[in-house]
Amino acid sequence: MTNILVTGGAGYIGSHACKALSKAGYTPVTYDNFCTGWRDAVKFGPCEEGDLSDRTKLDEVFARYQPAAVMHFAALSQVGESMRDPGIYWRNNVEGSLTLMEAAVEAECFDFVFSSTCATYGEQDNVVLDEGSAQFPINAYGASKRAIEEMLRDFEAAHGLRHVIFRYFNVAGADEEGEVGEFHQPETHLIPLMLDAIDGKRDALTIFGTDYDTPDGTCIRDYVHVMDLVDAHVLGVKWLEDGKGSRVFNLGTGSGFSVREVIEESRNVTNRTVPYNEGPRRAGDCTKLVSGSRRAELELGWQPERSTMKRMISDAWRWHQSGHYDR
Ligand SMILES: NC(=O)c1ccc[n+]([C@@H]2O[C@H](COP(=O)([O-])OP(=O)(O)OC[C@H]3O[C@@H](n4cnc5c(N)ncnc54)[C@H](O)[C@@H]3O)[C@@H](O)[C@H]2O)c1
Ligand SMILES: O=c1ccn([C@@H]2O[C@H](COP(=O)(O)OP(=O)(O)O[C@H]3O[C@H](CO)[C@H](O)[C@H](O)[C@H]3O)[C@@H](O)[C@H]2O)c(=O)[nH]1
Repeated sequence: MTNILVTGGAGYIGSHACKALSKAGYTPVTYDNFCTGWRDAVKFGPCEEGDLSDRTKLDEVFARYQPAAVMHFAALSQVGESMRDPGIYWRNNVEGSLTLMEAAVEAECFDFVFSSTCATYGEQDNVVLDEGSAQFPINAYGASKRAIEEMLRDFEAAHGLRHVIFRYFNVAGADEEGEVGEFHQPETHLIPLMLDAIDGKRDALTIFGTDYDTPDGTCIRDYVHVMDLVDAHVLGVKWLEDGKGSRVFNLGTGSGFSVREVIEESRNVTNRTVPYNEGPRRAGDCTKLVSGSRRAELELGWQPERSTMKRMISDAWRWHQSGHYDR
């Protein structure tokens, strides 16, 4: 079995990636400090507790498992927090990734798959966001991810660290088999917050801004199902295994949904009222982030077939209603 080192494997996307890797015949080795992850989400392979900044521990883990590739999910990823406290984003995300890359190169593990984000594009009205678009992040989270992308390019030039960078749009949904799902503490993402409000687990949802320059005044995002997203990562590992060169891929569907449209679809799926009120804008939010690229489909053969809004909300709702969610 081929080992893949999965940093952040105890988190939302990382745990789904471990499942997909295991189904594809790999052994996912989770490396996580559990700052936002969950021990009971590590179900599909060995677990190593450690921090990205702990070079000694990383060296031990690389030596023990000799992974063929790294899948790097571990990061802090809250836009609002990154505006209030940018230092922890530069330290955890950028410095942590630097330590990880140095350990990978030292261990001669030269294939690296990285979780980046559409937040690196920032506010670019009326621009089709493809992989060649300029990157002007407007929050420290996006800036930290852009910096890691730049480090990867330098590490390839100097040390041969080949990489696939995935710039995700908004990830949603849950494993359709219910083994893993989304659980952030605190939760900041629209869909789980809304399902909590519907279920009476928290107060009404607040719409962050109704005066954006969009048809209904609320922000527009491109949502992608987490299981489709992690399928792309398995294809990314195979891409590198096949000796193909470093590449950047957007992972989105190209369809944008406003906050009000997501609320409406949730009402349809759950057949319940969505309690919400209207509030001011949230610092760091872009008006519209929608992918304008089909590169992942054309070159990787990626098919985001589960990524309809109905399916994402249904799968998230099933996870919400399962006992697993109430940790
Ligand atoms: N959720 C989204 O919509 C979205 C969109 C774009 C990009 N991303 C990126 O995808 C990745 C995963 O996101 P997620 O939603 O699963 O987040 P998450 O918080 O659920 O998972 C992150 C995991 O990384 C671990 N971690 C963080 N810092 C660490 C460190 N220094 N050392 C070891 N482990 C550490 C956490 O404990 C957690 O298990 C992140 O890099 C995020 O920036 C997420
Ligand atoms: O209570 C809420 C929560 C969210 N929103 C709105 O819903 C949309 C989606 O917000 P999320 O917080 O769910 O996600 P973001 O768009 O902020 O996503 C950003 O953060 C993610 C990581 O958490 C990813 O990195 C992603 O690429 C990046 O754009 C935004 O317009 C936001 O303003 C609300 O109106 N009310």
